[in-house]
Amino acid sequence: MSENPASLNFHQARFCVSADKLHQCPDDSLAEVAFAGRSNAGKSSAINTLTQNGKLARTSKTPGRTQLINFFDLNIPGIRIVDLPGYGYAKVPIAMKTHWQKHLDAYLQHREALKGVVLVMDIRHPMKEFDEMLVSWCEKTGMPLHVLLTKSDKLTRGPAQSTLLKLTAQLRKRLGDGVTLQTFSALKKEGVDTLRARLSELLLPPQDAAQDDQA
Ligand SMILES: Nc1nc2c(ncn2[C@@H]2O[C@H](COP(=O)(O)OP(=O)(O)OP(=O)(O)O)[C@@H](O)[C@H]2O)c(=O)[nH]1
Ligand SMILES: [Mg+2]
Repeated sequence: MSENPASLNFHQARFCVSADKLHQCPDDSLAEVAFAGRSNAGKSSAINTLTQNGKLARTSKTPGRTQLINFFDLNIPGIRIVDLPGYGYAKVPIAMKTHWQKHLDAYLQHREALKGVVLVMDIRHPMKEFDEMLVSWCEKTGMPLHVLLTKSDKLTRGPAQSTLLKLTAQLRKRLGDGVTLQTFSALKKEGVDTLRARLSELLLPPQDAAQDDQA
């Protein structure tokens, strides 16, 4: 089968730049999707699993590992995925928290290339305060939102399946129809294809629209 030149190859992702402030971000041109969520939720691990590159985004058992906005180029120029600093890590000094929040807010509000947000939540502790804020912000602004319930491998005990069903039903109700939701495990590499498909939808222009334009 010949390769479609317009399809995304996540395993070709390369580090682009780390930014501390909005003006340090790369050109605000085509399309990017940002991975957001609380500290230690598993954002960087999800990016590494997605790209099949365990060393691409730095991960850590200690919350607060990612302290800058990290951009990764995909195989199509101008198309990127973005690893955001985790939110809500209690041990970070307040001045630093304020600094991050300010620049995160600026990024979310002003970045033209931002085409969607992946909200990463530890499946065992979903929808804390920051998650609520981000969901509300996406609702208010119409920003497409994909929810990744990660560390699903942690739900292994007997009632895990019913807990999961209850949880996803509750979340579905809160999130509304426009939001997509999936379970994921970086450890077991589960949910990767679903995530890739959703990212492709968000990052690539719709095929039909492209064909219409040519007609
Ligand atoms: N069991 C399991 N552990 C995971 C999974 N995803 C991440 N982890 C672990 O969770 C911890 C935090 O993962 P990170 O990917 O660094 O989390 P992060 O959201 O990027 O954290 P910050 O950069 O601090 O915001 C690490 O010890 C990972 O190995 C998963 O799917 N399953
Ligand atoms: Mg991280």
